[in-house]
Amino acid sequence: MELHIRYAGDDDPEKCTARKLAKFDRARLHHSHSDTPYGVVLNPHAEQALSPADRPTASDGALVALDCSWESAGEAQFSLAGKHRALPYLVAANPVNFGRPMELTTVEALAAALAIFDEDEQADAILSKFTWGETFLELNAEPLDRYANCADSSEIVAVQQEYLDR
Ligand SMILES: C[S@@+](CC[C@H](N)C(=O)[O-])C[C@H]1O[C@@H](n2cnc3c(N)ncnc32)[C@H](O)[C@@H]1O
Repeated sequence: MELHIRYAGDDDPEKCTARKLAKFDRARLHHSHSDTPYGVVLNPHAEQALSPADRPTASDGALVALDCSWESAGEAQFSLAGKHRALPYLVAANPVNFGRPMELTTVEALAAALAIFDEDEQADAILSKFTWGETFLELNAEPLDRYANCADSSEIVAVQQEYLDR
């Protein structure tokens, strides 16, 4: 699946997961909203949760993330063309936000979406570039497997509620 990242460039370049993905040719960076292709946009402010039903097809685009600092990741920043979706409950494995729910790095967010779309090989491949990448899949193995077996967003929200209630 094609991975595209709108790259704002306002975060620490040393820790930026988007730059590393681009360096290894795993994703394409775009320096403006207008250059970023239409797609399924991973947006934590979106009203609808991502589900397997959102899987992009060859004709309706790519998987898109916005790489910016969390300080600047307000709703207005996400004015990208596409279907906006929030990821359901998952926890971060990166050293900055380890164990915290929902605030994932760009590579974690893309890998989670790929796993929900049953693209496990590609999810493994992009995370393999990070020392903590495998830990992300281990920490979230059960929810990712359950989300991948949901039919639509309402089923995802029901499964997510079980984790939120714990
Ligand atoms: C705010 S940036 C931070 C990136 C960080 N600087 C890095 O190096 O990876 C993370 C991006 O991943 C996606 N993302 C993270 N958590 C998400 C969530 N819970 N739902 C949807 N998208 C999410 C969004 O595209 C978000 O803008």
